Amino acid sequence: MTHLPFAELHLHIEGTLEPELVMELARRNGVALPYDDVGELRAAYDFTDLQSFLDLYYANMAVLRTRQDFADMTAAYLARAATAGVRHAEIMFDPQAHLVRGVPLEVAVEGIASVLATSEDDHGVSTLLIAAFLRDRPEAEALDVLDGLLGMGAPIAGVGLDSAEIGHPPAKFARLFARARAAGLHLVAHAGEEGPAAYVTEALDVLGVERIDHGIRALDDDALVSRLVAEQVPLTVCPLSNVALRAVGTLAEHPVVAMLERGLNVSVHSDDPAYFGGYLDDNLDALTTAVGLTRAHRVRLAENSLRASFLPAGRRDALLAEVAAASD
Ligand code: HPA
Ligand SMILES: [Zn+2]
Repeated sequence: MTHLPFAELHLHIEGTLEPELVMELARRNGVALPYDDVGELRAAYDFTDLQSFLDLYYANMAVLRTRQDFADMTAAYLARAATAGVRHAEIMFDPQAHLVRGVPLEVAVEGIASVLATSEDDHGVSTLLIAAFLRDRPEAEALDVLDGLLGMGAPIAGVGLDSAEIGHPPAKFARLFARARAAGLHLVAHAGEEGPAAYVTEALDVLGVERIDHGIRALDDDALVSRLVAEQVPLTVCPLSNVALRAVGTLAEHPVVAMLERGLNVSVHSDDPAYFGGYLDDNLDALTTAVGLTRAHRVRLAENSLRASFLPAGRRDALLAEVAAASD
């Protein structure tokens, strides 16, 4: 069965660093890691919550030192994404996570962007880049980094908000998002992953985001669910991530199909595929077994992903037409 065309809208490029590449880059750059081999590193991928994942995610970034490292990571992701049916990817990166390690903005941005520039020709995957800001760090730092990105003419299409959620409500970043909006950037934010439904409301009303990353905790608030249905707010849901970080007990209990059937504008994405057990196709395949995801559900998810993307109308409609042709 040929893949339906999907847009991957919730993907942290640093979360695509497979253990083999972590070890290879560590060797190449002479970075000492507390693991002797890939097996030992893989054994550490046993998370209890978001923070336990973030600790390893940030620690492994120590191997990313040069433009080539960022380029190699990005190229490996795009090659894999193409095999999953991804035809468009809106890719987040965490500039602060590299700056705090002494890696200049230019190294991360140019390394990633150099590969994105040829992705449509190389893999048939169009791309956009989103700078995600770390909500557990001060807003003043984020403002400086945004200014740095704008000042260097970084090819970013939007800003996002990620990292440890609880205790760091969206409103903490009101000025950052206002500045990004004034610069003409798209706005997205993680909300309602571990944090409460109120953070989803705040991301919409205070930050003015166009999409919510995760948003599953919105289900705790019926009035919010009604609003999200009425306004068709896109929610980029990541099932394997939710189970790996214990936001949801098991995949069989994952609410994504129920969300679709309630009329929510959800799509399925992979978040940090190297850490959570798989890419977009792996998420869809796992849902097929665990919750009976049907071909009709897949078609809806593909359509929702394309409509929630920031693609220009021409390519978006061409990909939607491919979905329609494949589902006849
Ligand atoms: O799943 C995530 N949640 C929050 N922050 C993140 N940064 C990378 N992945 C994640
Ligand atoms: Zn995420």
